[in-house]
Amino acid sequence: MSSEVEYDCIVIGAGVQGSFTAYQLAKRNKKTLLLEQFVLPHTRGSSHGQTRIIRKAYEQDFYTQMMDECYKLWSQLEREAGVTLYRQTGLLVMGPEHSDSYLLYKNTMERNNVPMVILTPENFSQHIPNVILAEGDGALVDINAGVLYADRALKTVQGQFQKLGGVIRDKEKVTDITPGPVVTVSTSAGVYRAKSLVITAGPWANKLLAHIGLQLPLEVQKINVCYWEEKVPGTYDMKKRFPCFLLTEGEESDRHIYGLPSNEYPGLVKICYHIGSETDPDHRDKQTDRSDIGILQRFVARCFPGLIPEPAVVESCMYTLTPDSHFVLDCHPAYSNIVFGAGFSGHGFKFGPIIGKLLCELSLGEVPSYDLSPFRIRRFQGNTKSAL
Ligand SMILES: Cc1cc2nc3c(=O)[nH]c(=O)nc-3n(C[C@H](O)[C@H](O)[C@H](O)COP(=O)(O)OP(=O)(O)OC[C@H]3O[C@@H](n4cnc5c(N)ncnc54)[C@H](O)[C@@H]3O)c2cc1C
Ligand SMILES: O=C(O)[C@@H]1CCCC=N1
Repeated sequence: MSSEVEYDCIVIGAGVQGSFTAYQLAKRNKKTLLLEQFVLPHTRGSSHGQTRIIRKAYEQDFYTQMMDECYKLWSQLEREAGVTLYRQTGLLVMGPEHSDSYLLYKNTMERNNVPMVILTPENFSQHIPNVILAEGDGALVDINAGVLYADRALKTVQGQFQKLGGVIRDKEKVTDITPGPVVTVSTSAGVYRAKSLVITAGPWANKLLAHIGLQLPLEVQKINVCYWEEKVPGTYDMKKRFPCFLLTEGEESDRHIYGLPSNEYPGLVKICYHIGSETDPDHRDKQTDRSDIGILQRFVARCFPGLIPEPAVVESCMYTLTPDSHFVLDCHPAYSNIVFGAGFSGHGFKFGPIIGKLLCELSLGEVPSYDLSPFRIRRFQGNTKSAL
């Protein structure tokens, strides 16, 4: 089917970033088309699943500062749609007390007045029962952190976009892009034109960018999403405000671990390893590496005595990593009306509302609300391949 309608903007990819971008454009009265290769909702990308962590605890000021407005945008969406998307649980940050990473978290939070509580080894178990703090580790709690209901959030933002007149076409894979003052996008089912284009294709970013002569230094990894059974149901429950947690970065392999309280599967706590195995997003299930699970089992046995150290459920999700783990938010170097958001490096969900706002601003040729220098492609220097 070929369409004669010319859109103000076409957004490719209805994950969290594309859906929020489309919603922001529609809020600005822009005639917007959101294209998605799979039937919605789907579980083949990076935005599916019931829960994600939201937090201000970061090593870098720029993320902590963006989260100020982001919390407000999440609650604005909750009010607009009349749904609950966020639940406060707090986030427990644990790491060697004198390590660079732990101190970066602590200092960034202090500098930015993020409400927090510092726990001592003496009072730790009083506040966080059933968790063993490792010898030499410091612990702090980002009080306002919590859980986002991810699947519900995606459905909500897509629904609000449609209420504003936005068009979603799922089961339409983009097969070609022709740049120009009016961009032409071909899909498995039609041809569409728009004044600007936003590419938010998650793990498929480089496959899409190849059509416009650009390749970014991105690595796609499959993550084993592991759930662990409570020995006594309710021990680590969200309803009891058991917090999300993360271990700060470090050299040791057993540090890249984070978790969320039991909620979506009653009696099961989600604890994952933040490093996966390289994969092709079209063949995700061929990647069967489970070496991370051994690391998680040892961690669970050591630090979570109330869990059975054997995963009860293992699901799959994908990360798209940049070399520095910072996002990519930029315009095409040769076509300023083509904008992309990519490389969310396993921590982009919470930023969805602000990413949507920034990509919307870039696609309208406006000065972005935040300094985008940490996210521009020029930081990769020789790493960006351009066929232009
Ligand atoms: C296990 C796991 C845990 C995570 N935990 C957290 C967390 O606690 N907190 C947090 O903030 N973040 C977290 N993240 C990261 C966060 O979920 C991602 O950063 C975010 O979902 C990325 O969204 P996206 O829109 O870029 O990608 P996606 O969700 O993958 O969306 C891209 C979309 O583009 C579509 N697409 C691709 N190619 C085409 C094409 N040719 N035509 C049409 N459509 C196309 C895809 O089908 C897909 O729907 C986690 C991620 C994982 C995997
Ligand atoms: O983004 C997040 O908060 C989580 C936890 C740390 C690792 C990745 N995702």
